[in-house]
Amino acid sequence: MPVLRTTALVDAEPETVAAALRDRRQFVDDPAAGVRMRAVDGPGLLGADESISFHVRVLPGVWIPLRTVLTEVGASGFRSRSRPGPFFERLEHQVTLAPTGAGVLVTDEVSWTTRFGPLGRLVDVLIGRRVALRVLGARERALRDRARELGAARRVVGAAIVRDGRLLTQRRSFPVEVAGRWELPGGRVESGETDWDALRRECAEELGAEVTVLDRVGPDLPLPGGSVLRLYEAVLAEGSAEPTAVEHQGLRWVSGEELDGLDWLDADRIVLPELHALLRPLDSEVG
Ligand SMILES: Nc1nc2c([nH]c(=O)n2[C@H]2C[C@H](O)[C@@H](COP(=O)(O)OP(=O)(O)OP(=O)(O)O)O2)c(=O)[nH]1
Repeated sequence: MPVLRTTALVDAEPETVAAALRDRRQFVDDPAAGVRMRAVDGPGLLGADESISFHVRVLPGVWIPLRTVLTEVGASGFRSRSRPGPFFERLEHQVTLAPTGAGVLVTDEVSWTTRFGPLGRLVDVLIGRRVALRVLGARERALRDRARELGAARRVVGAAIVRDGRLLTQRRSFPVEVAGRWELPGGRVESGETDWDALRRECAEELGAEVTVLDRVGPDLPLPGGSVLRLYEAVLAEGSAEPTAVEHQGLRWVSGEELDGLDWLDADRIVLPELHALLRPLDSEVG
């Protein structure tokens, strides 16, 4: 069974590379490289069970279609499996992200089995591997470009404030297109502010509360207008006032069971697995 492994170092934060990897906008046409990838339509990042369609040029003028489904998605990469095609019996792809001091090491591993016995294997040696390398090269360029764009984008920050196993959520009151939908406290990072400054300011303005900001949560989340939403775990600071809805229609502390049932803004829906993980008691994660 042929296996191909390539590595690349991408100079961006791990959460930004994780976002670029799953970003539907990364799946651009690159006809010059003989690759056309298209993620099924929808907002933001791809999640588990979603699919990507490819057309890959195997010989001059000869393109073959491939459809691949993401079987696992997480902070450290994803796995996908392609539907059997005219040439492949099985095709699997695993991408692993590993932060290093010099950027994020992206390792791609593709393994496949061909049809047509020895003839298929010969064609594979002559053509298949070169095609696979070309596809991975195109993906790597797209990943770098998108990671650079996302890293430079205007930022919105959101706070996942957890208390007693519940997450603080807010119901937007404006603009009309999103009024009534749920989000996390936060807002735009103003120039000269750090993410932490912006989160503390937004929580004071929106909730009348003081928060302590902790670790990042989930990948960066591209928003329709070109900015990026970055989430952080947070707790109410000691002595803080009880949060109230200053600008929103209402607040709710939701349990893990209630989380999926809220009408979340689209971007937030992508990180529901990570939000669930924050609400799980620590001891259930051990072992
Ligand atoms: N605060 C927040 N904004 C979110 C979330 N999810 C999401 O898509 N957004 C989007 C909605 C908006 O397009 C943008 C942030 O807008 P905002 O209205 O909260 O920001 P802001 O307080 O700085 O608002 P403004 O000054 O532009 O009026 O991010 C979320 O969970 N929290």
